[in-house]
Amino acid sequence: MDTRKLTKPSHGLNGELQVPGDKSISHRAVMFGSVAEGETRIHNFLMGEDCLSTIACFKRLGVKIDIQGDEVLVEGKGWDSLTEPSEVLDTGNSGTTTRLMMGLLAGRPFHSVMLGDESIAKRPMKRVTDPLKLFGTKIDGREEGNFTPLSIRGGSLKAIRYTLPVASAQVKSAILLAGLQAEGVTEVIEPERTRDHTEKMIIEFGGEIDREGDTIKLRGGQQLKGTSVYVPGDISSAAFFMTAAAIVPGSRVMLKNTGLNETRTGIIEVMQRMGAKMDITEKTGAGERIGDILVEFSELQGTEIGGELIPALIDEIPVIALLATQAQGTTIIKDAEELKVKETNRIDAVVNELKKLGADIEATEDGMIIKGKKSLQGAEVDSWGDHRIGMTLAVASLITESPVFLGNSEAINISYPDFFDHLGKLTD
Ligand SMILES: O=C(O)C1=C[C@@H](OP(=O)(O)O)[C@@H](O)[C@H](O)C1
Ligand SMILES: C=C(OP(=O)(O)O)C(=O)O
Repeated sequence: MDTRKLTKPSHGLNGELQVPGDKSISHRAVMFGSVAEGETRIHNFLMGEDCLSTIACFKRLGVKIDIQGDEVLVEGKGWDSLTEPSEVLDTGNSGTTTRLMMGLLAGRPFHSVMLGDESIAKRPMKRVTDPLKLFGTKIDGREEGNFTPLSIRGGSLKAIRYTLPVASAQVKSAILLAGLQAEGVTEVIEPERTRDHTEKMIIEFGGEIDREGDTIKLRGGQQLKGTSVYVPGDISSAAFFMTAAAIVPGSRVMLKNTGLNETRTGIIEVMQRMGAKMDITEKTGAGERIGDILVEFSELQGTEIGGELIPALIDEIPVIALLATQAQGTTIIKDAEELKVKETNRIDAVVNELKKLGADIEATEDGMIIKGKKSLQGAEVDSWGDHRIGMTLAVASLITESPVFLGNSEAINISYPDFFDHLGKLTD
């Protein structure tokens, strides 16, 4: 357990930075590469602990995967690349690894057991086990399939038509990964749009998938082909430096080659609405949208965030709460009850820790209410073992008069092992 002393820099943040590869895309590239035919080379892969858990699980399933610098080489041999593991699959702290792998293993004709850390053990899995049972797979876990350890005996699947009861890309992706192996056409109805990296990657790997309105259709029995994947910078990681630049006087930061997939850019919309000085330059290329984001220190106004925007910024809400402490007026975040089932209860974690720094912030049933602008002061705070809470508090320390002591700061390695080095480059 590491406690870090964090002090305010003497001037604003300045310079250019390329944040590490997108976590959602890195996970998916390993998964699709593992079940495709032929070699997949992944460029700018995120070497964070969550994505390394995904690699370790697929190695345990018999796939040859090599890490070469910031590239990963996956030697897929089609769906049969995966073989019955003799050991438990350890999904660490990663919800994405656990839930997407459940969908993949649902169609494989063998038995496997999945177990993660203490945080994963508290996260709901019934949202995935329920639809997978409808496909005809045998899947179970603690409390009627709701919690790890999970046991799966995959089988011959029959396509399903399913309306997502929660706006979750992980649930949608698990269903699509099972659907690829099922007999017939699987349909997923998505009432609220969630990140679509799985759909995009199915196409990149030579598969077919259609979308009509809110319905996604996918034919089973498709064979995918290995390919080369370039992973854009993670906008969810960039969000910490976007916020830092907007709240630390004198800052001007350019975040190069960041993913701009429109199912992920809710933070840009919110920051622009709050009055942040920003400039986005999109680049052309294949696959995912990508570009440079320039952010400067700005006077900010409070805003209301809810409804269909929530899935497009769900992981950025902790740092948006910090941003709101530096905006004039009231910011209301609602419709975000999903925050309660992330690595921690992120409503409780953000409200408790930012209060210690002097923020005017209150929890509500489905979000929080923040009143600004408030000057923050140093205190002893804790990440709660949650990477996004840890980075939010580290960004807060850039504007506190006295030092912040951040407990459990190592949680940041889950998604951004170079976070403090990168912060140092912009503040030196
Ligand atoms: O599909 C993904 O890669 C993710 C989806 C989101 O979770 P939910 O699907 O639970 O909303 C997000 O919070 C998570 O960090 C990554
Ligand atoms: C919720 C997150 O990830 P996961 O669900 O994969 O643990 C996150 O990275 O904020």
